Amino acid sequence: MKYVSTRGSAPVLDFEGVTLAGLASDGGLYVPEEWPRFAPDEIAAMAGLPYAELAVRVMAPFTAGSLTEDELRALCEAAYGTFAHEAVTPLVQLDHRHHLLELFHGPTLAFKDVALQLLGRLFERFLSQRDDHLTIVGATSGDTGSAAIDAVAGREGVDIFMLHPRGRVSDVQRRQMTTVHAPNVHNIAIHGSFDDAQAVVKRMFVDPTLTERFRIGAVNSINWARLMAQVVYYFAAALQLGAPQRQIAFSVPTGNFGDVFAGYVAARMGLPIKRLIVATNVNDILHRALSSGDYSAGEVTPTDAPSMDIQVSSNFERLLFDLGGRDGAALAEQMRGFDAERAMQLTDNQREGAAGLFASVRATPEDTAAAMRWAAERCGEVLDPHTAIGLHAARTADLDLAVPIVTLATAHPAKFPDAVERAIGQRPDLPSRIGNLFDLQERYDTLPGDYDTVRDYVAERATPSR
Ligand SMILES: Cc1ncc(COP(=O)(O)O)c(C=O)c1O
Ligand SMILES: N[C@@H](CCOP(=O)(O)O)C(=O)O
Repeated sequence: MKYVSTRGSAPVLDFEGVTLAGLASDGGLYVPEEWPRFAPDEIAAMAGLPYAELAVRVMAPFTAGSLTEDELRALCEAAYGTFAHEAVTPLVQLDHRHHLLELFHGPTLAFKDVALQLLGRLFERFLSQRDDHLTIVGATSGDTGSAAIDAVAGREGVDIFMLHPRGRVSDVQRRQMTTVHAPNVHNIAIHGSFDDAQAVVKRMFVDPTLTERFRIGAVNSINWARLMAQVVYYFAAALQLGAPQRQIAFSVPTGNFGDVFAGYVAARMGLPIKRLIVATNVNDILHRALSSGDYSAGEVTPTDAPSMDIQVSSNFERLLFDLGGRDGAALAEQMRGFDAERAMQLTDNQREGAAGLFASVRATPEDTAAAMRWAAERCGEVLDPHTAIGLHAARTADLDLAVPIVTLATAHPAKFPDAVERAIGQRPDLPSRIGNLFDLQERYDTLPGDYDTVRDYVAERATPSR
């Protein structure tokens, strides 16, 4: 499979190339040159497969030319062998219509593990073939950071520099990152929001003072391999609920638009998805964009769902590219406008294209707490606040009643014990496999959010490319 940049001028790369590149050199994001498509009988034949084998079937078209199916299978079996549940992403029924897809059974208790356990292994494989070194720079609002660190800590040929917004992630999330003391792990708390951290990280990919000395890599969902691995669980859930004969809707708690874009990819590949519900908190740029075409970033408001406290959603660019006729030059112009103004209007094509598949709902803190109470009192399920935003959206979206809705349960409630306790009066315990994070010493540096300081910090500590 070949990959092109959404901004049209970066080199076309193969799967190995995009995995190691992260962001494209023109500042765009890589997408497959075309969407592979499964016929209904090919989808039906995937029913009942173990998760790792399903992953091979779904991802093989994307990795073709860079990995054989047997190589991909070995990586998937190792990655999904780290999960604490045999089903990897089990589906739980809430009522006659609503289901939860539990994506938090990996090592760090959030959906990020599904992709990052694979991505860590892909890095190791491709780098050892090339005998090269990768300097990973990443930004996190709480979950990507710990999942990425778990995936690469102590691995040969990789350093990771992870930026989190100081004071704006939960204590559990921060400790999951900062108590890992492997020499290749560098945690940085920056003053500012996740958006500030993400802007610094994206700039590093197009800064020749770094790219000429270091091979800069990404673990955020700007890396195509992240999204590719997330497509698989849409297939897993839909197959269990009767796909390809039956249509399914998904409600996706959304921040950087990565997880829900993976659902869009699943739909483009032939999975019968009736609706993708984009669920936001009060940081609602995506809800405004989808409901009125207004994509303008306001200030970030800290909430009880900190991982979704995002106002600039990287992967929205991938959707706009696909819906706008894949015109890289036009999209580059549109994104330049957004970078200058922090605001833009969607074109008619983009709005109409999105309306066919997407719906959106904005949840207030009260809506979120009410969804947590409903799940606890009526269904016996303790939800984290991000999942609760998804469930609120699923229960209030205007959809055909015959269509089952799967809400993506993106994090374990124990990552946000204070918010859960405030909502339902019950404090969730961390699973014992996590150990007691609160007994371990934390290690991280605090930096201002300005680009030059962070760049110099990375340049002084990173290992040059060979
Ligand atoms: C728990 C949780 N839910 C939802 C999201 C939003 O996912 P995305 O950024 O892919 O839209 C995140 C962060 O990405 C998260 O950590
Ligand atoms: N919510 C994320 C933010 C980064 O998103 P990503 O999917 O692009 O890595 C987090 O928890 O770090």
